[in-house]
Amino acid sequence: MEGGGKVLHIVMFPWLAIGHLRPFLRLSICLAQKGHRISFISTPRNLHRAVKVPQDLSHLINVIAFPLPEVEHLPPHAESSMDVPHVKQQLLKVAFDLLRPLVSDFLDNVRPKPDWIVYDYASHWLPKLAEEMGISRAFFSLFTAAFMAFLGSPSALMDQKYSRSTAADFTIVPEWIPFPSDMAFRLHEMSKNMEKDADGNEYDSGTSDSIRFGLSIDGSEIVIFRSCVEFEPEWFDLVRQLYQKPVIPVGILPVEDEEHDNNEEWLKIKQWLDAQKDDSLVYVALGTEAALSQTEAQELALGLEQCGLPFFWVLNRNYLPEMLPDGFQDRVANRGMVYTEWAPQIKILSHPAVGAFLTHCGWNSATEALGFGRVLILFPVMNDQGLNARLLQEKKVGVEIPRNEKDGSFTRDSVSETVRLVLVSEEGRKVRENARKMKELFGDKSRSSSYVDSLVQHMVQTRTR
Ligand SMILES: C[C@@H]1O[C@H](OP(=O)(O)OP(=O)(O)OC[C@H]2O[C@@H](n3ccc(=O)[nH]c3=O)[C@H](O)[C@@H]2O)[C@H](O)[C@H](O)[C@H]1O
Repeated sequence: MEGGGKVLHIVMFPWLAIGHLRPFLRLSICLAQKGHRISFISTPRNLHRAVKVPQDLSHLINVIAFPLPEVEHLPPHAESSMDVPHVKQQLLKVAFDLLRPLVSDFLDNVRPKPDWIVYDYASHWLPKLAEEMGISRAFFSLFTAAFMAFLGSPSALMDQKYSRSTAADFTIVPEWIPFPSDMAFRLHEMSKNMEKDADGNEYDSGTSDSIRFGLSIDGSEIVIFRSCVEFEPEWFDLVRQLYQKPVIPVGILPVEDEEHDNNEEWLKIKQWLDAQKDDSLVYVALGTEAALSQTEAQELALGLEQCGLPFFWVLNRNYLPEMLPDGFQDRVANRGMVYTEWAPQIKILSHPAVGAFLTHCGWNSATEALGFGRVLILFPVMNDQGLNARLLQEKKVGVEIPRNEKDGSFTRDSVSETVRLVLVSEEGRKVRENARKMKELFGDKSRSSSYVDSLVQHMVQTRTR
């Protein structure tokens, strides 16, 4: 038992996105493996599709299902960002806030009494609630220290003086970054985050994201980061100054990917991958929230065709057959696979045929790829992805596909040239070598375990003071 024998009861309360549920589950598994008890709260469908508790830990990890209240304009049964178009994801936050009485009641009555609650950026109301009940609070940032440093201190996030209201505001490197940096969004990356629907509706989440981030950080006793200090030391130094409280990295939390272990889907994919040469293939996937327009999907397809290299493309978010150019799949049949179901991503990234990963730069995907030393072709779409791309390019483990600053448009030529540069060209050798080296950092399970040990030590010390 790490932490000197005390068994902690830790409540985990992630935001309603698959890209959040997964790292919260990975941290829960790591903590349970060290003997601590977990109560994992989410909605029924999210628990069913994204929270698989390992059999040998089911006595320590208890899942709590709270149905999501109905909210006007939110499609029925929507429970995660992958269930709704980007513009309606703000409505999920309105529904999420309505979970407050259920969460409060649970924290008040569950036994043994929780020692800690680990929460996400969207539940800005939680830290105050937990403090009143004498429960310790940890904000779990699934984002990089670079992204969180860009957002700024809690006071900057909550102070009108610093508020960023237009997309252009987000293209400026903040004054509190003390060293030379290009850490800022491109205009098109922010326009995606602020898009309106066909009728020009911009749905309101009730409370802005900057207030949610500000209150969540401010109300915490510690901030946990799903990142490695060794990867972004300058950004960890900066967030420590900005937050003036303990900032504890837990690394990337690599756990065995049990999904698809032997099911026939994976075996079919594996058979196709086995037929490719080692390091010859570009794996293309854009996470669970980013959706391409038909024009974008066609241009990306023609770029993959033009580059002449083998590829495995996961196109499962809002996929429609007409998103692909006429005759495309016949023309690339001998070297290209378009996969439209939920893909066993970690298994695919672990396969020796994969040489590079064309990614939207979602932090789970980026770190999973670096855990296998895969070089990155950076293709950010929304959320924090633009800043993840800046960081990954600055650390020379990937190269960004050139896009029009304003509207984000790109060409099949820019896709083809960047894929070839990163995967096969002499010029791309250094970036391939850098990415390969990251395997020691992002894929090192013992390093991750020692990160979690220091988190546990801190959590136990706080509760036994
Ligand atoms: C923190 C935040 O989570 C969000 O997640 P999103 O789903 O977009 O992408 P990932 O973070 O890669 O997360 C996606 C996760 O789903 C897995 N997966 C996805 C599709 C599939 O077919 N099969 C899979 O196994 C993948 O392996 C990864 O673990 C936002 O983007 C944000 O930018 C990111 O930083």
